Amino acid sequence: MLSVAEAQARALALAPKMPVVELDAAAAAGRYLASDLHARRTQPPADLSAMDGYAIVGDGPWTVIGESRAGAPFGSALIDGQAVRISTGAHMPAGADRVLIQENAERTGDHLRCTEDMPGRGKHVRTCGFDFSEGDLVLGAGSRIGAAQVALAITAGHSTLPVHEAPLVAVIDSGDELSVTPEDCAPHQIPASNGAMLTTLLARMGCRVERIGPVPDDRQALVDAFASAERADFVITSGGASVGDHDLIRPALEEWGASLDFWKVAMKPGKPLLIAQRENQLIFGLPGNPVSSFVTAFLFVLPSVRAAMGAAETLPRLVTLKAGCSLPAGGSRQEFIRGSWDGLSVTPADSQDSSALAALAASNCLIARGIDASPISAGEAVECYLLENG
Ligand SMILES: Nc1nc2c(c(=O)[nH]1)N[C@H]1C(S)=C(S)[C@@H](COP(=O)(O)OP(=O)(O)OC[C@H]3O[C@@H](n4cnc5c(N)ncnc54)[C@H](O)[C@@H]3O)O[C@H]1N2
Ligand code: MOO
Repeated sequence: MLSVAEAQARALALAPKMPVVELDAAAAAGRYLASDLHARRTQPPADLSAMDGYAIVGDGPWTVIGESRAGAPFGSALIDGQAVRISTGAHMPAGADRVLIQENAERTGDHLRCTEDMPGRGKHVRTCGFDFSEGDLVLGAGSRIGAAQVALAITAGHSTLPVHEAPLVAVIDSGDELSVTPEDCAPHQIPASNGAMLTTLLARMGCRVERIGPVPDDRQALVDAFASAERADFVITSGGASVGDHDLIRPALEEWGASLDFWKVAMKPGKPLLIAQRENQLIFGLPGNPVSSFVTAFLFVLPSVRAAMGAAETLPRLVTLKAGCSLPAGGSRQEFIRGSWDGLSVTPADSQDSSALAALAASNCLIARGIDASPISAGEAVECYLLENG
């Protein structure tokens, strides 16, 4: 059985590489930069006022000889004893090196004096290029593009950004017991929830998702389902990954022409996870239990999708939190305990069954417990993954 780290390394190494496209900066939000981004301009492009008031030269009093507004700079240089009215973001006129804010000024006609302590040299002035200068590296390849990065790229002179295309992901529900209509679910059935759950996780990352199934527990039906996913970059199944007589994912994958990379990981939940490949397609066979599907998607599928999209940081980040209660020793598989973090400490959910959806939905983190980890007492540190869960 592979360790979680070994299986993650395989999931990242086998991720298909998506082609690069150029998107409008705002449309690139949620993607990852395909190459380093350098500034095409300097910001600020000149010394600017940071406040509304007066650009001044000398110790005062001053004569106000004009105005510098954002978008309409004052044209000439000031000499000692002169001031111009200035607004936030306006160019500092030549000769002026500080701003007297209007709250500290008294103006009578063109006559201006300071009513408080004099501003020091450079006060309330944003110097040319303090944010970045033309040619500076502003965002590295693999950076995630969010709202702040969109604004930075545009300010650096880029209306479009090179990003990797979002993968097409085929999500296949499989199992004879699955019903597509939750309102009309016979006693021998359960609603097919995994496909919708996985689609939610993938769509949040910008993937295009194609839903297939539910496919019955029939080898040929599964092979046909795989064949219909021929165009997908990733194929994700849930269910039928284990050892039962009706767990047909592995044989169906082989018949379709995919080759198994690994099956089974030393983790709980999620042990029967498998990965296979067919040409450039990467296939994840997730265990059917809903919590196992969620945890393996979080730890393997989403990182692999990030790798395909060119992310510099692919694996979820571990954070150290304080345990709200004692935790027993770890077992022979790495364990991912569903828990709640209230801002002070983290507490495991009551049910750790791998089908317990109510406990999963009430959780906002996974407590990661290593193989044979020592028991810990309340108040001690535990490593956790924070979940964007709801
Ligand atoms: N003898 C053994 N039995 C099992 C083992 C084992 O090692 N030896 N492993 C167990 C573990 S761990 C897991 S996890 C499950 C995984 O089994 P499968 O991946 O084969 O999943 P299924 O048997 O098809 O289904 C399990 C469970 O999940 C429900 N399910 C399946 N698909 C969906 C879906 N799309 N939406 C909602 N729920 C779904 C299904 O109805 C079952 O209740 O195997 C253990 N058994
Ligand atoms: O490992 Mo299974 O995923 O416990 O339910």
